[in-house]
Amino acid sequence: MIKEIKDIHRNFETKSECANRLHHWVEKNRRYTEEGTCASYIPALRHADPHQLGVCIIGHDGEIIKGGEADVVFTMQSVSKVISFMAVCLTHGLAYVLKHVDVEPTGDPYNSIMRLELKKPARPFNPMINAGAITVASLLPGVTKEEKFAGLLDVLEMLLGRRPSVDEAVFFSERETAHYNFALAHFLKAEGFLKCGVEDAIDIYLRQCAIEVTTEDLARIGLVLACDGYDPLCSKQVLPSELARLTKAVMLTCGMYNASGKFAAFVGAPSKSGVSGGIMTAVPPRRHKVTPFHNGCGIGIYSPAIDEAGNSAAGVKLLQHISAEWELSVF
Ligand SMILES: NC(=O)CC[C@H](N)C(=O)O
Repeated sequence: MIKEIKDIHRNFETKSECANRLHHWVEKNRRYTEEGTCASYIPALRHADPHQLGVCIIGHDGEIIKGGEADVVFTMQSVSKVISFMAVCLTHGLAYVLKHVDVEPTGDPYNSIMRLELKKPARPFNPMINAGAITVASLLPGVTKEEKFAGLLDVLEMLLGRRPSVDEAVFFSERETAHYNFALAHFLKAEGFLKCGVEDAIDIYLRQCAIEVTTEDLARIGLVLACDGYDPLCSKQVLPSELARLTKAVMLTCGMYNASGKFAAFVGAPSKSGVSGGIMTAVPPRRHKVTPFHNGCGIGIYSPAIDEAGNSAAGVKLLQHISAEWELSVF
């Protein structure tokens, strides 16, 4: 009986009720910001406000709700790996890309070099870890680093309807301290996986990490992926559906690094995080459920205090909460 009443209630949850609930959940989960710290190895990220937590959800019909500090501008960091992966697949086709990077989870930290040496050939395990993303950056269309970066921005522009800017301060600040990334790039170059010079590959990769977005931008991209490459907001298929589906599989298995298993178990939606505290989530439609956003939605999260795996501490908790309440898990 109680369940039935709950179900009826859900069916009639209005947009403002959803927004109120979201606001409440943000405030409830804000305490988890205490369980993380802002990434300090990129000096410019150290100055973020660790107590911030913002979320934006965009549904299939374009309904949009926000909670907390949803309009803060932050850098994409590793969320950009999803875009560069799709850009190289669009350019070269999947078969060629798979020769350079696999789609297998590692269970290792995102910047680990270990497996490149353990397995021959040293093909990076997936495009969501740094080794894979640096390789992917080198595969972007064009010859010069400027052309390659423009190739990535083209895809982002197609998804967002605008060409995003780069936070030059974050880019230069990370470049100063990018020793692990340079080490990875040199190793990959020696093994024949980089399709451009080491300096250029790092330049492109770090520049893509410094692209500026808001939670709304991440929610928009998440929504397109949720709809298998169809953008319901402009009624257009912007990505091939096979590519969108494959990308979601890679996000689900590798997108939260060595916390991807737990994330799949407790949130259950394809997502990609970045060390600036962003998370982009694609929630596919539910066939037999009438819950808010049962037609699918994109979710963008921002909360800069990150946990040991490099994922937004409160962001993961908030997603877990939303997923449980509105049954967003794909499983
Ligand atoms: N997990 C991340 O967001 C890592 C991105 C960061 N720019 C790095 O390469 O270290």
